[in-house]
Amino acid sequence: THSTRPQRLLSAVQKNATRGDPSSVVKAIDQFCRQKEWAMNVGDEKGCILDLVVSEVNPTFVLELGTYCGYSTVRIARLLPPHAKVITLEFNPDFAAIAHQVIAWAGLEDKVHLIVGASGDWIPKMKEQFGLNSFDLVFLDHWKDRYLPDTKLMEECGLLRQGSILLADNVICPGAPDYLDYVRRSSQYESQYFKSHLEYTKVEDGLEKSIFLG
Ligand SMILES: Cc1cc(-c2n[nH]c(CCNC(=O)c3cc(-c4ccc(F)cc4)cc(O)c3O)n2)ccn1
Ligand SMILES: [Mg+2]
Repeated sequence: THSTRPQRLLSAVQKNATRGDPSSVVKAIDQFCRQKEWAMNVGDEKGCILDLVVSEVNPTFVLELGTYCGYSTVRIARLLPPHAKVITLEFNPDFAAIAHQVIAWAGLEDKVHLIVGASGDWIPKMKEQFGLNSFDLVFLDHWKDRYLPDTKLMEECGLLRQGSILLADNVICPGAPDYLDYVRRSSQYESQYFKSHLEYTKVEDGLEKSIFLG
């Protein structure tokens, strides 16, 4: 029976990381992806930029679109204050099953709510499901052609408040050109590009940070 790459990534975490130590989980995944198999985690280089933004925003409510194996979920949740929460959406149930175990190994299950489903279906249900008004930080890391429609959907659902931060991965590779154009042109956003590289490679990529001005 053949294992999947997410399963092999989880095994590497269980072998090399210390239970309850989120930084050792992050390190184990980056080591696996650099030395063994590439995987679509935000990675260590862009991950440091993510850490900076999370620390600066110090969010109470975070929405992550695109969990994959939970690498960025762990990166974000490890920096949050005690009662803060990350709600993370994963479309693929097999990825979600792995992410759940990675997040548990890091000891962060109390800060994370993992949902299996599509962003377009779940964004309209966020307020009623979680009793929240708005997100302080949204990390867009899901299907690249959903960045723009989902941003408009979050605006329509009143999930963004003055000062909410959108941080988008992969705006160059694979790319989200319509999203970039929108947040850079719109008078409702103040945007900034953080040049970096596609995880574990020398290919250019970057993160776009956009402040919703309301
Ligand atoms: C609709 C909806 C969708 C989701 C959802 N859940 N999980 C995801 C994962 C999406 N991520 C990517 O596809 C991705 C790809 C690359 C990549 C791949 C191949 C290359 F050659 C180069 C780069 C690199 C990355 O950094 C990525 O993030 N989406 C969740 C909810 N609702
Ligand atoms: Mg990504």
